[in-house]
Amino acid sequence: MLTVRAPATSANLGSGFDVFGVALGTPADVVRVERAPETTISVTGAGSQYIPEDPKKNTVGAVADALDAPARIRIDKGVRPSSGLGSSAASAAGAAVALNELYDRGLTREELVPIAAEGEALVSGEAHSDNVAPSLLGGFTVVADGGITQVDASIPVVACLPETTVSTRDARDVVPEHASLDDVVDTVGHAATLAVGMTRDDPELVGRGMADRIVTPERTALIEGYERVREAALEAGATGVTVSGAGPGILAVCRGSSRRDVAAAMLEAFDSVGIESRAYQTAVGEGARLYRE
Ligand SMILES: Nc1ncnc2c1ncn2[C@@H]1O[C@H](COP(=O)(O)OP(=O)(O)O)[C@@H](O)[C@H]1O
Ligand SMILES: N[C@@H](CCOP(=O)(O)O)C(=O)O
Repeated sequence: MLTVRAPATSANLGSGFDVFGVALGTPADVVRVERAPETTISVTGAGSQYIPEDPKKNTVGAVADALDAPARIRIDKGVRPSSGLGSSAASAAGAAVALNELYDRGLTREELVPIAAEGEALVSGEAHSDNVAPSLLGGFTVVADGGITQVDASIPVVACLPETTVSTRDARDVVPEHASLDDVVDTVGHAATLAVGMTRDDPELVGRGMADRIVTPERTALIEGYERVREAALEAGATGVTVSGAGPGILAVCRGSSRRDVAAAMLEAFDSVGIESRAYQTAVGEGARLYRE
């Protein structure tokens, strides 16, 4: 049996819609695989009651098909689905690494990205790779024109997840089809600032570079309490705040020393609007890790 721990991810980072993503230290999915004549899937853990075990509907089934690698697959969910932390992608990335090894396919992590993205196409309607790339490669990833650039980074963050859900498919429907040149110029400037910040492990630049006035405002409207949580996090010392993935999770970039205060402020702000939430105090971290048992 092979076991893979595949991390949660936070995509977009505001200014990098469908392009930027980071792997997070916690939480993570654990995917176990054994060879079998046909693919079967069982799911336990966070939100497992909402995740189909039918291989035609689960992201790992799409990966097993794409690799022609039938297996008994067990998923222990650490990443809650539809919360904006790349839950469907974590399972897909974990399965891609595990099945590639189990069937000796010899593909590199980069080559596994489009395979894991097949799972994303199944659930969100589009094979966007900005979650599977960091879950497979770790660190900060830039997916552009089918190519991927990766850099290891060490940036402290808090990911705060309200007890509400937003499906990525629904959140993609509110993305505007057009943007003004002014807004595009503004977004490019912020995205470039963020990328430089990642190469320097600089939370000030990364936080500042997350600002985006094209996609994020449309998405925040779907998240009850967003403005209050954002303000609370900034007051507590966050250097930038944005929607994590398609939401409703909210990502705050922090200086290491402020993570605890930022997490407490975000939890309290959600609580003040009657919404329970959970905060992960974590950092940009490594990609999927393979274990043999
Ligand atoms: N292995 C899986 N893990 C999580 N969600 C899955 C999986 N397979 C299928 N899904 C479905 O994908 C949807 C969640 O995906 P999505 O809306 O993109 O949110 P997330 O950001 O959590 O991936 C849910 O409808 C869930 O049932
Ligand atoms: N770029 C995608 C990312 C979706 O991330 P998820 O964690 O919410 O699945 C988008 O913004 O639609």
